[in-house]
Amino acid sequence: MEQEPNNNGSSLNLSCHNTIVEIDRLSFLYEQKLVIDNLSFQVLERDFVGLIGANGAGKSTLLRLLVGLLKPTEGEIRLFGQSLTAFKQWERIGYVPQKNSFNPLFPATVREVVESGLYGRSKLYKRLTRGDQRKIDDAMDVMRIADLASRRIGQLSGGQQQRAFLARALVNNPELLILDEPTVGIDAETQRGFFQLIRHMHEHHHITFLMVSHDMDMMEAYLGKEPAQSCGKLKFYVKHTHAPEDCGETNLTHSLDPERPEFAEVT
Ligand SMILES: Nc1ncnc2c1ncn2[C@@H]1O[C@H](COP(=O)(O)OP(=O)(O)OP(=O)(O)O)[C@@H](O)[C@H]1O
Repeated sequence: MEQEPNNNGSSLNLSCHNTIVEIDRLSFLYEQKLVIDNLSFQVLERDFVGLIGANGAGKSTLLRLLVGLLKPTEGEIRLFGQSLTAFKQWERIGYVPQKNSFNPLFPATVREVVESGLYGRSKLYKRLTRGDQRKIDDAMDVMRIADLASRRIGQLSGGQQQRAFLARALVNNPELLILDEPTVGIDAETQRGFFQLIRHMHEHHHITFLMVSHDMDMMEAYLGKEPAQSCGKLKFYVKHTHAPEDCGETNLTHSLDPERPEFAEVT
């Protein structure tokens, strides 16, 4: 499939920022069904990429390919400069999949769900250090779920569960957050607060975002009306945080510490 020309240079790294995700001539078939067709795309450090497309366009499939849950039929994916097949630094990436509905009898508490984000893919449960406890507290504070810490995850509302899964994705202080429709099931007011928060995390911290959303209003307001690139029914809206001429800037922080003064602005 022919790709539309890129009008903002996102497939050409003209910036001093590193390429965090590199998708090179990627195709994917589910059995005989072609879902991703010859996609090439790059996400640079500190980009905010909004991925839009009709139901069934392949958005979730693309995210699942990026986090190694599916294998490309053709083409290559590189994360932080490393081929996905060799990539092991999963703590650098926070991923929140689309559906996280829990059986109400599932025994884990909110705190345990957030804590499980620390183990990455090792599945090795380790003794938590004080630093680990602090990371868990910070992630729960940021998502405003500290008061739910000892509740069973399966007994929370959909929106509360979603916030717990976001806290789980944040617990390692990731450089890249991959979110698949993170505000589904969240009420309008909490949604606005959430967008404010991720916008703040994007603008004031080093976090790079790749987010699927059907919320065109939010996407257009933050990322502009024109997609940077299209491939089939997938449309990529991109906001670069800094212009290449600002590359000398070094005063950004990469911390989710909610006690930092800038977090006070996010209500
Ligand atoms: N496990 C699967 N086996 C076979 N086909 C699948 C599987 N998962 C998804 N598909 C198909 O692949 C296509 C892309 O699905 P995907 O979930 O990536 O779409 P999407 O863009 O995320 O859609 P939505 O906006 O509805 O979440 C759809 O036609 C879907 O039916």
